[in-house]
This record gives sequence, structure tokens and C-alpha cells, in this order.
Amino acid sequence: MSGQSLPTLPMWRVNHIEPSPEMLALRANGPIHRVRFPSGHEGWWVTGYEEAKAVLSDAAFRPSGMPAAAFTPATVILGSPGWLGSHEGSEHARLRTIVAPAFSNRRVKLLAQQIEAIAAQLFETLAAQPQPADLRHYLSFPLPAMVISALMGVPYEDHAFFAELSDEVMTHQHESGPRSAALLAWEELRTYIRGKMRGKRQDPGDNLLTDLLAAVDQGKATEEEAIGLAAGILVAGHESTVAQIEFGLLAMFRHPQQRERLVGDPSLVDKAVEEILRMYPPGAGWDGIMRYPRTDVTIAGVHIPAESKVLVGLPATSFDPRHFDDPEIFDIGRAEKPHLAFSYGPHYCLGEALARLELKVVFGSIFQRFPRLRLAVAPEELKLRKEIITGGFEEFPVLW
Ligand code: HEM
Repeated sequence: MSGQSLPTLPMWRVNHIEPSPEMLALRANGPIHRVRFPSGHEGWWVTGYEEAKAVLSDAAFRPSGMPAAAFTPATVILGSPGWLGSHEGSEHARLRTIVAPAFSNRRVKLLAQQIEAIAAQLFETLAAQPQPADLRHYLSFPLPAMVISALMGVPYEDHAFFAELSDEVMTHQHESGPRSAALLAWEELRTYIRGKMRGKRQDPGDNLLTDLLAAVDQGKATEEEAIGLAAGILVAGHESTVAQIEFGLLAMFRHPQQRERLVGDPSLVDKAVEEILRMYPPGAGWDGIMRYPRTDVTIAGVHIPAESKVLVGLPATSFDPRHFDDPEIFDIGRAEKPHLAFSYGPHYCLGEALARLELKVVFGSIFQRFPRLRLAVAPEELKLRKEIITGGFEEFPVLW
């Protein structure tokens, strides 16, 4: 196959957030498409909601962190012990069970008050700045990092240090770009976690690092796996949430009536967060998560040979009219139907309850604290971070 005329990713969103017209046109043609990836490889892009769920729950597919050797250049975190995306089956279940208590309802409720306090503190710091100020610097970047400090049980003051490392690790994790800096950052992050985890022997608490140390002591995980689990949670939980706060704010700026509706009826915040996640999830145009079939499979009548690249287009599935009514309308009162922003199947997002809580705190209070909050530049002037899979912006200058 020449492949020259294949649809090619990335398909950039319009003004950084609106769905790509090419993606919408392609999606209308069917649920699974042959495409060319940025790496140059050919493969499939799954844009149908049910078809995506079918792939994500089918044990014939290896997870994102287990690509065939032909698809992986030098890797940074893939294959690192404890990285959940590189484990499957009972090994994956064993590792997830070790960290599940940190994301239980009880722990997440314990974190709720801290998240509110963190947000309130960051709002006041932002308010004290001369205008315009960079909301990324004062809110969207530090907030998820401070929440992860609380989750892990390390001092808030460490957040800037490890969030910068996490950022470095996640940069260039997709299909192109230099990786040596990311590798160094990953090692530094692991060294930091090793030290903090060992410190929990003298200073235990209701937190992730204490749980992980106990799991090592009880022989449920090796120390390397425990460190990898914590580092993985840190990098998976940081960038995605940073980007979601920024994309969510852009969505609200772009839809002032929906914003007014939320301000007028704060009880809509849960639904508003779901609608932001459905329609404006994090993403820089690569849009989706990879899966690799170990055998030939047929999904929706499409034959996919073993060891192909299959990108499950999570954001594209949000525009499947077989699942969502009027999917292209942003409606914060929409009757709730599950979306796939947090994926599905054994690898669904471990931190979804925590992420929802963070977003609820931000979107439930930011327009009360800053009623006139707005971008200080035109949306198209924002610089998308194209080198990082979750997107987000170089800067997010605002006025209030
Ligand atoms: C709005 C914010 C977030 C979004 C949109 C998001 C989305 C996702 C997605 C799409 C996956 C991929 C699953 C797959 O390969 O099928 C994932 C995995 C994961 N997420 Fe999140 N996430 C968010 C926040 C968080 C937070 C706050 C944490 C933890 C503090 C977290 C921890 C993880 C972990 C550990 C995995 C790997 C799960 C596994 O492979 O078993 N995420 N997330």
C-alpha cells in the first residue's frame, strides 16, 4: 500500500480546542479508519464509541506501554518496573491492587479539604499579581502537583521540583523528539521517590508512599516496582490535569452562556466537569491511546492484523452520534452518559476520582473568586505544547 493518500495524524483542533474538522469528517465515514501516524507508520484509528470500548476491553490487545519492538525507539518509561501501562493481566492487577487504597473513596474524601485549601491559596496568590498574569504559572501547573504531594505524603514545598521533572519526563514521550533529557529526569524522579519512601519508615501516614513501603515490606512488590508505581502516578496524574484545567477554562471562555449558567447554578458543577471532559479533553492533536493486537482481530467488520498499531481515539468517540445526542454542542446540563476521557477496561484511569474532584473544586469556585476572568490574548495566540501528548499551553495569560 502506498499510504500517500491516507488520512494523517495529527489532526489539529481549531483554536486549540474545537474538534478538528478532518477528524469529524473521517468519523462520519465509519468507526475505524486506516491512518498514517506522525512516526510514519500506518495503522488504525478507532473513532466509534462502542468500537473503542471493544478494543479497550479485549485481552487480545496489549496496552499502550507494550508496543512491538518495531514501533519503539529508545524508550524512557515504557517497560520501567511498575509502569502500569507496560504490564497486563495478573501482573497488572497485582500492581494496581497495591496502589488502589490511595484512590479509595475514603482517601479521596480526606484529600477534598486539602484540595479546596490549595485552590484557595493559589487563587489568592494569583489575585496578588499584576495583570495580566500567567494562570499556568499560578494555578493550573502547581495545583495538580500540590495535590499529588498530599496524595504521596511529601511536603507541598517539593511540588515545583518534582512537577518540573514530571514535565520533562512527559515531554517527547510520543512518537518523535529527543529523549535523553527525559531519561535523566525519570532517574532523578525515581531517586527522589526512593528517598521519600524510605523516609516513611520513621514518619508513616495515611498516604501513598507509606502504602508502598508496606507493600515492599510484605513482599507484594519489589522496591523498584514501588518506586515505579509512585513515579508513574505522578507523571500520569500531573500533565493531564494541568491541561484539563486549561482546556476547560478555554471552553468556558468560548461558551459564555454556559459559564453564566454554571455561575447561576453551582449545583451544575458535576455535570459541567463531565461535559468539559467529554468535549474538551486534554490532547495535542495525537488524540488517543495506543493498543497493539497480539493476534489478528476483527472489529466492526474491519480486519486488523496482529502487531498493528491501533490508536483508540478517545476524544473522537465523544462525537459519536450513536452514543451522544447532538455531540457537537457543549451543554453543561447534558443528560449524563459515560464518556471515554478516562479510558475504559483494565487500564482505565486510576486517578479519575481525584481528577474529577480537582476539576470540581476549580470550576466550582474560580468564576466566583474571579467573576471577570478572561484570556489576555486571543485564543489563537496561545502556544499549544505540541511536544507533550496531553497538550496544555506554554503560558495562559489572564485578566480578571
Ligand atoms: C483530567 C485528568 C486526567 C485524565 C483526562 C486522565 C486520563 C487517563 C487516560 C486516558 C489513561 C489511559 C488509560 C489507558 O491506557 O487505557 C489514564 C491512565 C492513568 N491515569 Fe489518568 N487521567 C487524569 C488524571 C489522573 C490523575 C489525577 C492521576 C493520579 C494522581 C492519574 C493516574 C493514572 C494512572 C496511574 C494511569 C495508568 C493506569 C493503568 O495503566 O492501569 N490520572 N489516565
